[in-house]
Amino acid sequence: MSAADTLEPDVPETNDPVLAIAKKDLTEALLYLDGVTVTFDGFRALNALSFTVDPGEMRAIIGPNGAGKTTMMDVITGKTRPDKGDVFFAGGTTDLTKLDETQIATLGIGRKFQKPTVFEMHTVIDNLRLALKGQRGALANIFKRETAAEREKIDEIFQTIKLNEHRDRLGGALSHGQKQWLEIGMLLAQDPKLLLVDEPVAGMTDAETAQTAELLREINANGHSVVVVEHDMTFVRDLGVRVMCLHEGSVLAEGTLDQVSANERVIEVYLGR
Ligand SMILES: Nc1ncnc2c1ncn2[C@@H]1O[C@H](COP(=O)(O)OP(=O)(O)OP(=O)(O)O)[C@@H](O)[C@H]1O
Repeated sequence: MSAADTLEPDVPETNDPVLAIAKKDLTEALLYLDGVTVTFDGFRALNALSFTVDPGEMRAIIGPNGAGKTTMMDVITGKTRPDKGDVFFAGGTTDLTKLDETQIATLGIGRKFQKPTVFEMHTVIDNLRLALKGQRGALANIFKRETAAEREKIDEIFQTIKLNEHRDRLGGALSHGQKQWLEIGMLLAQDPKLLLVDEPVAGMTDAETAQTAELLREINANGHSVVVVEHDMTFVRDLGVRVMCLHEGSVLAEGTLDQVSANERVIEVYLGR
C-alpha cells in the first residue's frame, strides 16, 4: 500500500472498524504504523504492528524483553527497514520507510537512547550550544558568539531541564540523571515534533525518576509528541498517559495503565513475571 493509495480522498465508506480508524488516523495522526513486519533470520521481531500517535500525544510503551520495542523505534527512525508495512509521519504526508536516518531526524523525529551520550569534556551549556549548532557541524562553532535567538533558546531549555545552576560544569561531572536530562535538552534544541525516548529512568534514583516524569510531561505540554519505552511502572503511572503493551512484535493491549495492567494476557506475559 503506497501513501498515495492510502490518502486517496475518494476511498469508499467502509463499515470495517479497523479500516475506518485507519482512514481517520491517516489524516490526523502524527505517526502511523500500518502492518509493519520486521524479520531477522526468519524471526519476526515485529509482526504486522499497527498503531497511531496523535499530534501532541505522549504514549508509553511497555512489554517484555524481546517484544520488539527497540525494533519499533529503529523502524521509525530509519535504522531498520521493514519487510512489510508503512510508516507515515505528519498526517500521512511522509512515508518514513522511503527516507534515511538523517532525513527522518531533519523532519523532526528525535531519539534518546537508553545510555546518556553527552560530551563529557564540554560544559553543560556548550553541550546545548553544540546541539543547537549541530546542523552546521563544526565543533569550533561553540566558540563563536551565539545570536540572541540562540541564547533565548538555551535559556528556555535550561528552564525545562532544570540544570541552570549546572551550566558551567563539565558534562562528565553530572549525575546519571542529570546527564539524561541534558541529553533530552540537546534533543529539544532541534525542536522535534516527535521525541522517542528509550528507558529514560533506568539507573535513576526515585527522586530523579519522579523528576523525569515531570520533565517529559512539561515537554509534552509544550507541544512535543513523545513516545517513551519504559519498564518502570511507577514512572509510567506518573506520566499519566495512554499505554500500549507490545508482545511478540504486535500490540497486545492499549488503554490507560489501569486498563492495560488489568489485562490477563499482559499479566501473564509481562507484569506477573
Ligand atoms: N539485529 C538483529 N538481529 C537478529 N535478531 C534481532 C536483531 N535485533 C533484534 N533482534 C531480535 O528481535 C526481537 C525483538 O528485539 P527488541 O530489541 O526490539 O526487543 P525489546 O522489546 O526492545 O526488548 P528489551 O526490552 O529487552 O530492550 C528479540 O528477540 C531480539 O533478539
